Amino acid sequence: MSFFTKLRERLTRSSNRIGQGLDEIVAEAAPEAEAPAPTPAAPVSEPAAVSAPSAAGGLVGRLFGRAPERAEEPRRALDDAMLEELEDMLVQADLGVETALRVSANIAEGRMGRRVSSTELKELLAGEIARIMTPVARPMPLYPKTPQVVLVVGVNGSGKTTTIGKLASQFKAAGKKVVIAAGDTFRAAAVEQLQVWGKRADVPVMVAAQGSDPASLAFDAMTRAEADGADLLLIDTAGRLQNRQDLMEELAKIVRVIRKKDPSAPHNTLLVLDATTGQNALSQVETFRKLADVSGLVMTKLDGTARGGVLVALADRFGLPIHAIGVGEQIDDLDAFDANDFARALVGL
Ligand SMILES: Nc1nc2c(ncn2[C@@H]2O[C@H](COP(=O)(O)OP(=O)(O)OP(=O)(O)O)[C@@H](O)[C@H]2O)c(=O)[nH]1
Repeated sequence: MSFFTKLRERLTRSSNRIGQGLDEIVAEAAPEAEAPAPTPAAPVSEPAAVSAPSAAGGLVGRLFGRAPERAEEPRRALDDAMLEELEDMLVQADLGVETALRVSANIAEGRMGRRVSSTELKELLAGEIARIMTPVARPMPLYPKTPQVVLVVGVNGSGKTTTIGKLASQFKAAGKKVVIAAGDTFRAAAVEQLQVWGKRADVPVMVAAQGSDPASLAFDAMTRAEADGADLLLIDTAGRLQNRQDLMEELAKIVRVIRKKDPSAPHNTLLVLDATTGQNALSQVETFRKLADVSGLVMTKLDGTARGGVLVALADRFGLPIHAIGVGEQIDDLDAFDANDFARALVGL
């Protein structure tokens, strides 16, 4: 199954909200607007089949080579009321107020009074979303310098461990030599989970005694990655936001220590965000940008939520590269982010 097919299938909770939302907005006023002008009674002598509207796709339609009969899509004239409904629906779909307003205004520009169908609206919306997201759709850059150090940050439960596991196995499959460091040394469960992923991906996982210093583990992992001639070192980190000062110091110390070995490290700092948190993802970006030098985003759990629109808000607000998205728990449920595919899947096209 292509990732786009998977994306479209798994994004249905979000795309239902948006796609059905558009259908409903158009349908709401459509019957009235669509009501045909009263047809004058046909003279009895005239052959009824020709003047009856249903004949167009029937015998006459076939005779004149028209397309097979297909119900005409409902349309609604774009007015202020409809625009407001569109804005509300996009806010509900987690695009955030600012983005929802701008996207709606762009769709309406030059189209007020025009009668639009839901499919046209979906195409227009997908176009607007793709326009916002194209500049940020960038795969994680790979550098010639090895080991390339990738620090992975994010709140607990956002999907860091799973993302590291998926990335490790995908890079491994692409011929890269990978080492993982289980830097959240406080959480035994997180370490165990990384070990499971490491086994699955056949990638070594460096661990340390519970509660030991993550920076010292990072240093050892760096030494191991260098000795092994690894291409990539993926470092998991703690995500306890309850004590930001501690977390900031912990992350800063990890960075300081690995810079002793390579002043240009870390080469990437990936922030992993959980789509099910909706608008909360925006404040997580703000927080983690203060804690670490975030270079790119990965959004997980787009499969389990109707709040996938938040990725549009993130792209619009921060302009940070979106490297990958997760749509499930399996190894191949993570893929590079493609703006057009995402936009079309999100609106249900
Ligand atoms: N449905 C779905 N579940 C996911 C996805 N990514 C991760 N998960 C699940 O989310 C849960 C949390 O993921 P973890 O990778 O453990 O998250 P973490 O940030 O490492 O969290 P801690 O281990 O608590 O620090 C796990 O049950 C994962 O299987 C995804 O894209 N889709």
